[in-house]
Amino acid sequence: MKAVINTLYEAKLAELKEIIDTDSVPVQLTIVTVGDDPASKVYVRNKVRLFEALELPCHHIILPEEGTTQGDLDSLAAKTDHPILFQLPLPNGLEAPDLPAAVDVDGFGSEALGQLVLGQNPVLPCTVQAAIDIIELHCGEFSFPGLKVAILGRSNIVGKPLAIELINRQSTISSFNSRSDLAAVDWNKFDVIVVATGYHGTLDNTQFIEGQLIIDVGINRIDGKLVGDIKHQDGHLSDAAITPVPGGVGRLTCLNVLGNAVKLCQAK
Ligand SMILES: Nc1nc2c(c(=O)[nH]1)N[C@@H](CN(C=O)c1ccc(C(=O)N[C@@H](CCC(=O)O)C(=O)O)cc1)CN2
Repeated sequence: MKAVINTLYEAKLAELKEIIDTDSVPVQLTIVTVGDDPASKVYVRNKVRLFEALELPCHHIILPEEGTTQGDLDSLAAKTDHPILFQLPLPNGLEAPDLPAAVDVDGFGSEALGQLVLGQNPVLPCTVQAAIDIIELHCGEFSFPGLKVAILGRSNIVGKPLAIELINRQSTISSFNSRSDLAAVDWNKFDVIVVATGYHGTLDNTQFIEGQLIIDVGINRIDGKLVGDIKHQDGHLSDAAITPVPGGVGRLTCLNVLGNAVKLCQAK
């Protein structure tokens, strides 16, 4: 599975470099963080480094948790005419501003989500794009119609938009959440299982079978180690293809921030 991710990453990066080099449109990004969530620091650093590596401007605005108001975030959003994102999670009481689609790199705002529901091909949320690309490369470009996909998790940033995108592609979706009886589910009937609950051990590798694609979206820190939502039982080698954590969906998510910024800057 690592090879699939590497192939995808390298091919996409090369494609983006080509667009950036040949297109005269300047690509830039602003990232806003509030407070000092340790995981967010790592994710934002990865995004900034990617832009720096390509000599593209990436402005990182760091606001203190104490004293930052919703009005501060809203006025930053209102002032920008180029791609911007508000790194999540934000401290309690603050929400990411509802960005216009033209500057919404994450695709989390109501305009971008409305376009997604209408199938108008907007930028997809970066993790959703990563899952779609992995399915496309692993199962084939024309595999989406009729593909049986289980999605665990109903977050606004992964579970819900992924379900909508897959419905647009005529896949057959089953959605599960914390109230679902996961123990009663026959997981073998799915072609693809996407686990995006944020809980390590939601499923484990003994529950999958040969031929299935398992996309682990989780990034959890347990005893200082980075693990996904899927528990890997010692001594059990699953024949299913399971995306690794780290070095899987998270790595592609980061690259898709660049991809979405390029798309938005091109469309200006
Ligand atoms: N505004 C947003 N906030 C958050 C999003 C998002 O898409 N937009 N998603 C997640 C975090 N995320 C994106 O920001 C993200 C997650 C993981 C990575 C990444 O590089 N992961 C590496 C390992 C990193 C590590 O060492 O910890 C990997 O999986 O290999 C980048 C971005 C929540 N917030």
